[in-house]
Amino acid sequence: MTAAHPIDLFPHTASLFQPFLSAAEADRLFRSLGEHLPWYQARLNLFGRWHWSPRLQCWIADEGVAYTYSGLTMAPEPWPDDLARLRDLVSEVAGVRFNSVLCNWYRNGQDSMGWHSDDEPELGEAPVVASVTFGDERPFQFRRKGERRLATSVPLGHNSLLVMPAGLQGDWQHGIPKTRKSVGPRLNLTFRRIL
Ligand SMILES: O=C(O)CCC(=O)C(=O)O
Ligand SMILES: [Fe+2]
Repeated sequence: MTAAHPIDLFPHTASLFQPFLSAAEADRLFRSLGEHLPWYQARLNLFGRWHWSPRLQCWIADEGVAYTYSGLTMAPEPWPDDLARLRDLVSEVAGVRFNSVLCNWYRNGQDSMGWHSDDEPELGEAPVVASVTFGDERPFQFRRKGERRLATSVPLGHNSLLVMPAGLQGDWQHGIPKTRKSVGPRLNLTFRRIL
């Protein structure tokens, strides 16, 4: 693992580690998680209309942990061995015992994630969130809460780990925009601790 590269999101500093794992391990995880995780495309209700979520996802957590996301309470899937090992490593780096992970699969440039903060009540007051990416790079954009202006964009590419410290979610939103560029699949794992 390389030294942390600081990302200034005043008054917070996020840490980017890239490369995070060995190249062989990152390639292996990308292939095996892409193939074996129980991916599905969620239906979301936005202002009274149903839409397909613009990406595939799945949610994995310790037994007994429940999570509400976009108005849906999800039952967790169990941890595959390789993902449990990755969780333990990410937990060690971030200094938090993560008990769940939201997995996102962006099939191409038309898949995206809208502006949001990871601030669901079940994450507690000031959650640490750690995000591992495999596959094609996409810009991870930040803007201050209450502002529309884009502040910073962090390229999150293959074999990267971004640690967002406690408090950051209270001040900042993030998202992954659609792009007309030709981009292949990208897998993102957002580790969280549900209280
Ligand atoms: O794909 C990403 O890098 C972002 C995912 C994300 O923000 C989330 O799952 O909450
Ligand atoms: Fe997020």
